[in-house]
Amino acid sequence: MTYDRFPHFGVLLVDDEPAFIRSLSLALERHLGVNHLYRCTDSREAMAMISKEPIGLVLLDLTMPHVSGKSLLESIVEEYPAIKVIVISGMNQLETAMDCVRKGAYDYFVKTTEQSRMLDGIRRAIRMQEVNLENQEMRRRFFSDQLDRPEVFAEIITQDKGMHAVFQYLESISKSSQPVLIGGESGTGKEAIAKAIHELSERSGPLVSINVAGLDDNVFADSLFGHHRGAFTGAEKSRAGMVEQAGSGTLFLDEIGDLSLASQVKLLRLIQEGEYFPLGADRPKLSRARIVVATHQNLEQLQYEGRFRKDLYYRLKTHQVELPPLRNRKGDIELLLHHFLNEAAEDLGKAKPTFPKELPALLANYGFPGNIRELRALCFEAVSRHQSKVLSMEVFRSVFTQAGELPEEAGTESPALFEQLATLPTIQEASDLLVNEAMRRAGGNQSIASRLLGISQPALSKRIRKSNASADD
Ligand SMILES: Nc1ncnc2c1ncn2[C@@H]1O[C@H](COP(=O)(O)OP(=O)(O)OP(=O)(O)O)[C@@H](O)[C@H]1O
Repeated sequence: MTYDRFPHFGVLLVDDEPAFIRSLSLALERHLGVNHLYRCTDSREAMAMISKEPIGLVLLDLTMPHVSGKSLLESIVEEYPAIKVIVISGMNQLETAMDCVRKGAYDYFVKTTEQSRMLDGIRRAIRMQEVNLENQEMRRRFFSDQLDRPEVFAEIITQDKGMHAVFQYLESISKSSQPVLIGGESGTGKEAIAKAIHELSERSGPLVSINVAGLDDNVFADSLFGHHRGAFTGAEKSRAGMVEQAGSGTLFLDEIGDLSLASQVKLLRLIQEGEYFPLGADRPKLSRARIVVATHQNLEQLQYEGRFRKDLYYRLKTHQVELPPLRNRKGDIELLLHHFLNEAAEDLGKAKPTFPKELPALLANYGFPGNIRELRALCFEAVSRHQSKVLSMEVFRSVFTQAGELPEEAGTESPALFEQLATLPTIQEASDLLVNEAMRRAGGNQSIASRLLGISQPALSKRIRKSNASADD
């Protein structure tokens, strides 16, 4: 099965004039990249074709021998309400058009309409239909917990519900031609998700990636769109850009929040029209690549500040996922520890070390600003330094210190801790509060709580006993 067909549902052209079907097919192919076409010149066969083929959109003539367009329209709307129908007729009568729309047609064009207007309408209908089918797919998946293609996500280690929901969503939009925006802090796995999106799409072209941060507009245009010979001084040969290299595959633009405003205009055109101009070209080229972008920045905020185009932002966020930071998926820490220690041991040719059982809980108290990349780096560093069977804790020590000083979500200076309090707690009360909080974070494990507090386990135990005794008095 090939997925290089666009759109992923079929477009059926029904008209008794073969010449009109030929010229419309050509325009659809050339200007919209539509190549998933079915043609029918005998209206008696149209319903049978619809029942056999995966049709999502019908472009329908009205005046035809045998079965009229109006009666076909009625049958399609009744039997296949999910299919969109655009009537393309020779009749330039408002009343006929109104009647078709009342009967359920999505749009109506007169054959003499300017071609670009008709193509814009067809493009709109394709987009709408894509969104409708994706919504249906999402509803279907909502009630199932299963992934259709778990192997695609095999390298993304997680048991987090939020990540699982992201995977399900990505499966439901896998065949869409619309862009995907991946958000999330640095190191949360955005690039790994872009690879999964590409794999899920089953497109035959490659995944071509570029980091657009810091590219000036000329370099951006040249990298993406390529140039013709002689387009600028030094352009001795024509060179294909990344859009062309991606072919029917995926173009992944990382750090999209850093794209200059001038380049944003060019990207918008590429997404909206599916067209681009190589430097020095006087005719646009058609792009078939799906666009996936990622950023650790808040695009909505950038858009308010005038640093990101609103129209581009809205086009990009047609499909959007936000990867949770590691501190919000603490259940993954132990899994990732095992995974990265294995990977590091294999890479460095060492035996996989075991780690103290309290290590995951201790790490769970750290904010991980560098997210999974940071945890991975810590594991590699620890394995490269370790000698004996049990992993050396030396590498993690700085993290524990910070975890103690900067409990998650914090980052506040100590005075802010007390700002809300009209009267300060006594030393004893503050100590009890700290002990309780440390025990809560350590899941009741005194040995972990004592490390969080920077005291020995017997000392903590003594404090707990003392606190309990005074509470009993
Ligand atoms: N869930 C995961 N399981 C295993 N490895 C992961 C996971 N998430 C991320 N990684 C690894 O962590 C590292 C960072 O991931 P990645 O480059 O995808 O992050 P990113 O969000 O794109 O970061 P940046 O915003 O800095 O580009 C990579 O080595 C990646 O393979």
